[in-house]
Amino acid sequence: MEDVTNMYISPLPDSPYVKPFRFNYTQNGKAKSWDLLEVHDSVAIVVFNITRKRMIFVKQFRPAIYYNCISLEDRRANKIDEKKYPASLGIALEMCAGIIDKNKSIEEIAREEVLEECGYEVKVSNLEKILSYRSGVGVEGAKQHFFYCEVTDDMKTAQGGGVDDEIIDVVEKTIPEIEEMLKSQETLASPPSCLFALMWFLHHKADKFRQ
Ligand SMILES: O=c1ccn([C@@H]2O[C@H](COP(=O)(O)OP(=O)(O)O[C@H]3O[C@H](CO)[C@@H](O)[C@H](O)[C@H]3O)[C@@H](O)[C@H]2O)c(=O)[nH]1
Repeated sequence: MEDVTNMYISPLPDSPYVKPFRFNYTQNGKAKSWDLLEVHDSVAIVVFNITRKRMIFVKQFRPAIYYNCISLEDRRANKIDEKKYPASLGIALEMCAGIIDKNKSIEEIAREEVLEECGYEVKVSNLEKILSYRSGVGVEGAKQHFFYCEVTDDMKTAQGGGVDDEIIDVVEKTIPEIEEMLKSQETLASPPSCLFALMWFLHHKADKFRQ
């Protein structure tokens, strides 16, 4: 996963993932604008293994995190100095998640992501819809639907790790390990949605799994 080389930055061609544009409007009689990104809505699933009482996370290289670890000056270089900035800086710990880019229900997309990324075969009826919220409100404001799903070892029918050219590690953490993580004084390489999901889990579900 950390074998990431030949990193450089280039102008954005027409992208299936992000569309940058300027949104113009008048507020209280004053003309304004805001520069935005159109992105897909998404699903995120908190997967908890009740056999071993462990939270299931996915770990993957996130270019956006990596890029933001590079100083403004070094970003302008033709090629990124991989000795100064090892790929490990960009490895994120997240909930299972995926973009909604298929004509399927959000539950079905969530079910598929749990299998593809984490290797657990769940039914749509195993998914508990928690709530939906807006992510990246400064530039995108896309919707993310958040689900909770309990799994058992018996439901692990595949290795997980993603599809196509995705490189994803499945990582497990105990409840005390999650609590420790949330006390960290370091900058966590996790999105706020993941941290919210962990707080939600600790508040609403964790007690019945504590020994
Ligand atoms: O510029 C891009 C963008 C995406 N991809 C591909 O598209 C896939 C999208 O993966 P998917 O698992 O569907 O979504 P994630 O990238 O994991 O992102 C989800 O998980 C994040 C939180 O963990 C959220 O912030 C996002 O909104 C949500 O879509 C990636 O794996 C890539 O293969 C690219 O190749 N290039």
